[in-house]
Amino acid sequence: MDTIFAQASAPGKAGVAVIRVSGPLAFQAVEHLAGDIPKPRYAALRKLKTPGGEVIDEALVLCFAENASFTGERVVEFQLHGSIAVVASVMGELTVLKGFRPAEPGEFTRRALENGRLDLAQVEALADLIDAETEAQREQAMRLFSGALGQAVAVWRDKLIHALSLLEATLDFADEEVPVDVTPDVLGLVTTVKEDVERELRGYSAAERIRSGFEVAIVGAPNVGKSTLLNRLAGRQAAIVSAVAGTTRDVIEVRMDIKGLAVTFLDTAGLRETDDEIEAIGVDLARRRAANADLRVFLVDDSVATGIVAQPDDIVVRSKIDLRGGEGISAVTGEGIDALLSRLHGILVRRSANAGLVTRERHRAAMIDGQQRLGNALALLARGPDVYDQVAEELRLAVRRLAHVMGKVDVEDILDSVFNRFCLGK
Ligand SMILES: Nc1nc2c(c(=O)[nH]1)N(C=O)[C@@H](CNc1ccc(C(=O)N[C@@H](CCC(=O)O)C(=O)O)cc1)CN2
Ligand SMILES: Nc1nc2c(ncn2[C@@H]2O[C@H](COP(=O)(O)OP(=O)(O)OP(=O)(O)O)[C@@H](O)[C@H]2O)c(=O)[nH]1
Ligand SMILES: [Mg+2]
Repeated sequence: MDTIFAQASAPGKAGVAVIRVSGPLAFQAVEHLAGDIPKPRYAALRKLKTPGGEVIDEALVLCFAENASFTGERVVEFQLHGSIAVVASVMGELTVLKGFRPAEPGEFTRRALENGRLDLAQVEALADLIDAETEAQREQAMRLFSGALGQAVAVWRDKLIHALSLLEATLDFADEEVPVDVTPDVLGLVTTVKEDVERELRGYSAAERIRSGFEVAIVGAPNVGKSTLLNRLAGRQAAIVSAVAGTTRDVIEVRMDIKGLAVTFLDTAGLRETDDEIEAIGVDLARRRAANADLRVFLVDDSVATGIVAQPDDIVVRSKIDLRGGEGISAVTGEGIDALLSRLHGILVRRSANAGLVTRERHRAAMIDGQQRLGNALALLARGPDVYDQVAEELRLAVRRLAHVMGKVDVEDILDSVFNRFCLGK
């Protein structure tokens, strides 16, 4: 196993830069550069020197013992002055050490996974946490990082293994008198798990929206002020505004944090019938993107937009109220914009409400598979003890598919606990 190293902090100039080293030889790095190995988990101030005795930097050094670190290996951190030259010099010293090499992207976390310190869902959650830009994304990632999905899967697994053990007992007694009918207990266990899995699956689309952001399309007739509204929301000139109808042709996207939710606003071409070939392409694109968005804000003045149907929750709002008075917004004065955002936020929060633990297509695919196996098991169970062996097989497959969510594919491990749990002395 190589000892790996990388800059853990963002590249470039900074207050402090962190270089992390992990692997069996990690402590050699600190001995080589700092002259001794400070006590693990205590920050120590050290002068880091080249083999020739030249001082590279005065740094804080932090050592972690094997089995008591993020990766599970020996880890050393050098907390340096955040200078490009200092970082380059320390990296250079590490590169020449035998048994050391630069880490691949994600390799520290990969070692944490391989050493059983994180499961696959936690690794994904960690990636989401690092990508999180809004409060809802951070909360969702932290919930998963705490291992909540793994715990849920473990509970399901235990129940299914319990159901399996009941079936196995009956199968093992096949030639003798079966003491009790296990069908009601098995039915209860499998039904509970199936319902739990289904509930988690229902939260997928909300969780995925929180993770990738909601899309909100601004639509309406030409010249109603869509681009002006987008620029107002973005706080910058993201789109061209002009008094000429038909200015916007491409879809302009602006990503924003709306009170903790990630939202991408789409400014679109004004909807109308047109002979202008390029504008027509823009109108077509606008219709398609608007139809696929999570929500549409219809801006209306006196003109009527053609060709797009409002869906439930869509917002219709009057524009240019500085000219026309009444309810609505003015993208020029800013009136009504906060109210519009609050309304939008309320709708998206409601749609986020049932977000659960299933945040990725990978989880979803494994769980749908597992849930189908459970459905098969229930259908077979209704046919009685003659097909208990087939019920058991479906349950085993369900357990295996659910375990995939955590990145565990070891079937032996599952079968072992099936057989250990229910010892019949046979
Ligand atoms: N400087 C620094 N800050 C950091 C990290 C890091 O690696 N270095 N982290 C990472 O990227 C996160 C913290 N995560 C960590 C997770 C586990 C252990 C660790 O040593 N675990 C041991 C001991 C646990 C204990 O004493 O309570 C263990 O789990 O056995 C350290 C950091 C965020 N901040
Ligand atoms: N007084 C006033 N003028 C506005 C307002 N919003 C937009 N306008 C003006 O209306 C004209 C059209 O604005 P745009 O934002 O380009 O309209 P659009 O809906 O994007 O138009 P297309 O891209 O052609 O579909 C410009 O002259 C804007 O300055 C508003 O709230 N008040
Ligand atoms: Mg426009």
